[in-house]
Amino acid sequence: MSLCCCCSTATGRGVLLPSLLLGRRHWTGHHLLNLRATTTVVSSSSAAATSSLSPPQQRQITVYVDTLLEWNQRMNLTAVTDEAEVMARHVADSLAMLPPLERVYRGRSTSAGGAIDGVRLIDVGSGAGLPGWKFTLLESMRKRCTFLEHAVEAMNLSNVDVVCDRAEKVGQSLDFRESYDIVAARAVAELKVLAEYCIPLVRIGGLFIAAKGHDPHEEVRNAEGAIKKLGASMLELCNVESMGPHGQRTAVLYVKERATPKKYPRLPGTPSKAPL
Ligand SMILES: C[S@@+](CC[C@H](N)C(=O)[O-])C[C@H]1O[C@@H](n2cnc3c(N)ncnc32)[C@H](O)[C@@H]1O
Repeated sequence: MSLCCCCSTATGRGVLLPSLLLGRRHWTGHHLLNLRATTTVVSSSSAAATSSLSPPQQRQITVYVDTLLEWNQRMNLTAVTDEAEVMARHVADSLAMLPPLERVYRGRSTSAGGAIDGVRLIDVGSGAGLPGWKFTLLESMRKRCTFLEHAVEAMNLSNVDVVCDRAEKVGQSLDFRESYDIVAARAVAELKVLAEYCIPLVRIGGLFIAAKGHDPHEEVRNAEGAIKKLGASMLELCNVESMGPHGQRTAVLYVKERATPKKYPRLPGTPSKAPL
């Protein structure tokens, strides 16, 4: 296990915004590395987190946050009800995970000199769409899927699918199993449970990234057995500086080395009741 301390999302550095907010068909080096904002359309308290984004991307964030807050009055999507707090707690936290993911994915990708165009990513337990990285949003609650579908349409995104189902079921479907380059999840379950939701979906050689808090070391240790059984191994624990109120967060990155045994994921509910 190595610890990386070079993944700060300092203002002015290029970042990849979650695809739900971006509406891009593919990630490209240009858009990953050369995004620079010239105007500020988000509230000043959140400006730092999004200052490296283009004006259209910032507008998409605004649409997303407006839609989230409006729908949140009718359904329980997030406990956060203030625009500046949504930006700080959710958007900034999600953005913070992107530099290490980009760096590690590029470093491991051998095709096209590390190009990540057309990469397939699934976000497990999308909730209200955070972090919403490319391109399949998997969420088990119908009402949250209805919100996600609406937000995707409101933001005019053509590259995001919403799948309303449980990860345990999707992980056993041939349409999804071992077919994603990257599987991402934030605030869904403890790591050893999350691993059973996510690793079956990763193609061999692909990545699993879990967005965790400032000190996930014990959780990471407790998940070691599960990770091995599922066919993956740890790549990095990467500290990231979020501009949200919690400050430093951790991106936990794994690579899938072998096919996941067919018995995983187990039936819906079993991973959380009897973690590996
Ligand atoms: C606390 S929310 C986090 C949402 C979002 N990722 C975020 O960071 O704000 C966790 C979401 O995961 C979903 N979820 C939990 N277990 C799941 C499973 N087994 N399959 C699919 N979605 C699941 C829940 O319905 C919930 O919307």
